[in-house]
Amino acid sequence: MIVWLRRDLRLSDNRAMAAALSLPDAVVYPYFVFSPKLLEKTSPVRSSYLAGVVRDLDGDLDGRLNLDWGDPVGSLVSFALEIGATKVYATKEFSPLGRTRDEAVGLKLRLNGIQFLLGDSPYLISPGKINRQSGGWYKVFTPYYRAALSHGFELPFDIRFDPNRFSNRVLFHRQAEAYLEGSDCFDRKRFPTKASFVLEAFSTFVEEKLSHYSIGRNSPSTENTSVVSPALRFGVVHPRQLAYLASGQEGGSDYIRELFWRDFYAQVLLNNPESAWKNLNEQFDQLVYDEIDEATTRSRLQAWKLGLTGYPIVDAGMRQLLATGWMHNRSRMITASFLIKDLHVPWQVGARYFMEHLIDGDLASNNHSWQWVAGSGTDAAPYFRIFNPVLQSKKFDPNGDYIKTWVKELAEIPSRFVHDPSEAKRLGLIGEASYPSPIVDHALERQITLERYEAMKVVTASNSDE
Ligand SMILES: Cc1cc2nc3c(=O)[nH]c(=O)nc-3n(C[C@H](O)[C@H](O)[C@H](O)COP(=O)(O)OP(=O)(O)OC[C@H]3O[C@@H](n4cnc5c(N)ncnc54)[C@H](O)[C@@H]3O)c2cc1C
Repeated sequence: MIVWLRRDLRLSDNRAMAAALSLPDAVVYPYFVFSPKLLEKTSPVRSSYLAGVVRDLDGDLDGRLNLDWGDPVGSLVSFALEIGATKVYATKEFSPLGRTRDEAVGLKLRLNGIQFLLGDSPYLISPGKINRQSGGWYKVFTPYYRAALSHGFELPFDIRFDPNRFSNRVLFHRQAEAYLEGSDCFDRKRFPTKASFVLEAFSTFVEEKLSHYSIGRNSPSTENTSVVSPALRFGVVHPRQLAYLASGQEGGSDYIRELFWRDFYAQVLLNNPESAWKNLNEQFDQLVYDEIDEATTRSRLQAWKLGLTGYPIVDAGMRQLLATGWMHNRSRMITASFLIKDLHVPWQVGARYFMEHLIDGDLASNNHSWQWVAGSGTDAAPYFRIFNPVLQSKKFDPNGDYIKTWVKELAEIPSRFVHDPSEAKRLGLIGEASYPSPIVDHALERQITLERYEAMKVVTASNSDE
């Protein structure tokens, strides 16, 4: 039989593996297939991270991982037929693409007399399990979270499978081999790909940082978050393992709450797959954005992408993304708000750009976080919340350490000028041309956004009267 690994690239607390190995005299082949079509859509940093994860997983399996290359449906079925497998085990997928693929695989396997057995999920609680008592799914986080807590989640299995329990490798596709040999384009120390290193780093986080997580997590300069999102993205660790290590510790419940945001967005996407790229709240279809092909919008968008907006906190976030493939959560919120509400660009444009650059890019978390900022998604707060980039900067990066790390032009100026360098320019502390002037006036753009929201309400109201 086969264990087909996808977003569960680990040996510990892997329930698909456990199910396959539980059968008496089980001959189990672990299998991973690179899909070139999917790789094309994946950011270079994310696919490089994935290659590192697969390489380390193969190492943990003592070189027993069967590595394939091609369309997963055809490739997996051919492999199953070749080795005479009667069963294929896998962790259940919940993304629209994953579910469609699994339906096709399941059908083809069944046609060949092979069972396809799906179980568990990459989440604390599988999407779809928590529903409102009155029926239907949760569209707002807090009640979802309360229901999830009272439902509870399982403890992780306390075993790491011995690689000797798996059969020797019989397949190593030439292209997969070549792909694994490619060089890394991410920081391996910051984003470890080996499960034991991820868990070790997480234990250090629990020991040293968890107790001040609830406040520290908001500050991009203090590095007070777990930076475990890339590992979660590919299942190098399961969130159960993290929740287990965090629970009972000071700050643990705040941390677990954040893990539930990940679960929450996965269940929103499961229940409304179209919301990956469409407004969850259709009222927002009426909102007017600037014309994306218009020259001014295009050049502003380009400035946002490159971190040249003249708003230091925005630029720091965007440059951190370009340099590392990762961005702090607070900066993700500020940069997203700036694109949508200061530059009047639709959230989908920003979400796509993030997916092209994030090492942890995940459709549910990314696109629903973007919708959260846009106000068109699951946010229970008023949709007209608009982040002021200078105030956010003063509040969450008071000494400007984060800005100075990523915006080198401002590294030497006194911290009091760093949030708004115009005064430093006037005083000649930095040259006029060394750092861009703000590409827009926040106060003005905020007003425009508020007017457009107001108009949207009017249009919707008059439409609903018809
Ligand atoms: C515009 C925008 C886009 C985002 N895109 C992604 C994305 O593509 N992939 C992704 O994993 N997260 C995304 N997030 C959520 C969040 O920014 C990252 O999960 C977090 O910054 C990862 O860093 P960490 O592991 O140090 O987080 P920690 O604070 O240590 O949190 C631990 C884990 O909890 C989960 N988590 C925390 N906050 C959130 C959140 N707001 N939404 C969902 N899960 C959360 C993540 O899995 C995270 O790894 C996005 C947020 C915004 C505002």
